[in-house]
Amino acid sequence: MSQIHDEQEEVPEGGFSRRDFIKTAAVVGASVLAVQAVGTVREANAAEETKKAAAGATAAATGKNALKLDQVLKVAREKLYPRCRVCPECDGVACSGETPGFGGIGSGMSFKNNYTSLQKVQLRMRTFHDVKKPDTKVDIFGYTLQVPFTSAATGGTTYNMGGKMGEEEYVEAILGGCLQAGTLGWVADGIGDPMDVFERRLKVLAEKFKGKAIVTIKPKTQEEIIKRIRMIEQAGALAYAVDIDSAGRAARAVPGQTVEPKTPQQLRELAKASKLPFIVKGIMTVEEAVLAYEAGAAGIVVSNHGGRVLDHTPGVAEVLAAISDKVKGKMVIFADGAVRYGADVLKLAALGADAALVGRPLIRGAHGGGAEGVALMLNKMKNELVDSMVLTGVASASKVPRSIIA
Ligand SMILES: Cc1cc2nc3c(=O)[nH]c(=O)nc-3n(C[C@H](O)[C@H](O)[C@H](O)COP(=O)(O)O)c2cc1C
Repeated sequence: MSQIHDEQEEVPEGGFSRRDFIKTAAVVGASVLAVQAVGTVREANAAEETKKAAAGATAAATGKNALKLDQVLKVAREKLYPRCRVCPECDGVACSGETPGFGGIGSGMSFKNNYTSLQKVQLRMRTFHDVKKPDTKVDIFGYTLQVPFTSAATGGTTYNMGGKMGEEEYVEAILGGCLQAGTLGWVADGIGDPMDVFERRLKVLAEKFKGKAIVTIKPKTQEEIIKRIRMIEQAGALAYAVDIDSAGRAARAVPGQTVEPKTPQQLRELAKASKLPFIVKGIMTVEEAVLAYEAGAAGIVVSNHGGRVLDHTPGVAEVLAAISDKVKGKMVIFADGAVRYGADVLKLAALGADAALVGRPLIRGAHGGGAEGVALMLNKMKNELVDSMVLTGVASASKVPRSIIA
């Protein structure tokens, strides 16, 4: 028997790997839905479904009808396919390599590593204590969040999400849903977004939400970043961030859309550029967390950008504890990457995060039910978090001991 033949015999039954199976199943499932929704009837139905989903989401958020989550996900699937297949588990398998889109870059390993690394963190169940009503509140930059998680910064409604929502409508859904759920949203800055898209997002933030959000800026030239920091101040935002991990396209940046890695001196300049807290998003090593702190950052996001920028990075849950051990208490530590359940938030908190960011699930919430859909997702996670805190004996989300990890 040849070597090749031996290897072929290793392939699971039917010649399909698990990944192939899931990808195909997700495509077939979504295609059936897409076919069902063809034509003008589809548009009318989708609008009607969104309305129903939003109404359902409101009911669910108030505890009246928890089943409406299905409705929101159904509408999200119709609107987001093929960019997102709304898989039962959002683990980066079916969409691997789909950037732009929802996937992780290249092999998709960095996204999948976020998911699997969080799965590997296991919780020690403890029930002999008096924690019945845990406190989920945390204070971030003097602002009290009712839950230790916020939205992540996500943008590109056309090239990433398929164009069923406009950028302003999307920002309104994300920020509105976050505020309904007692937390904050982040405003994104896409790599190819012209200035007017950035301006329009800030207009929504200023006029509809009195600036209550954190705004990200791509790692453009210093001059371009500082110009945007002034606009963010004008909008009354709470903090500004640079997603430094978007610097990968430095070598092939097109004029006007330059992104670049930053030296510690340049980071210092950005931190000093405003009185608002400065956050560096995209830290994956202890050394860079320390450098960000020394440069004057008020916070970091431990993140690999949802696995979308560099193939084969570790998962966030693998690197977070070491980073937190070095800088906890000196600056705010956010962390993101495959946070899907309340228990995931608790795990990241035990590893040292002050708050988690939630990306892909809220894009689905926004498309499936607007602000109410986003709030529905967040409230579901809150309920799961509360249950997890009770079952691990954690009284406060601001003091989650590492010892709850098995
Ligand atoms: C469709 C999409 C668009 C994104 N756009 C941005 C962006 O413009 N700026 C940014 O800093 N991060 C962006 N991110 C990364 C998120 O902020 C976050 O790091 C990541 O989504 C977290 O992982 P999760 O989606 O698995 O929860 C984007 C992620 C996705 C999925």
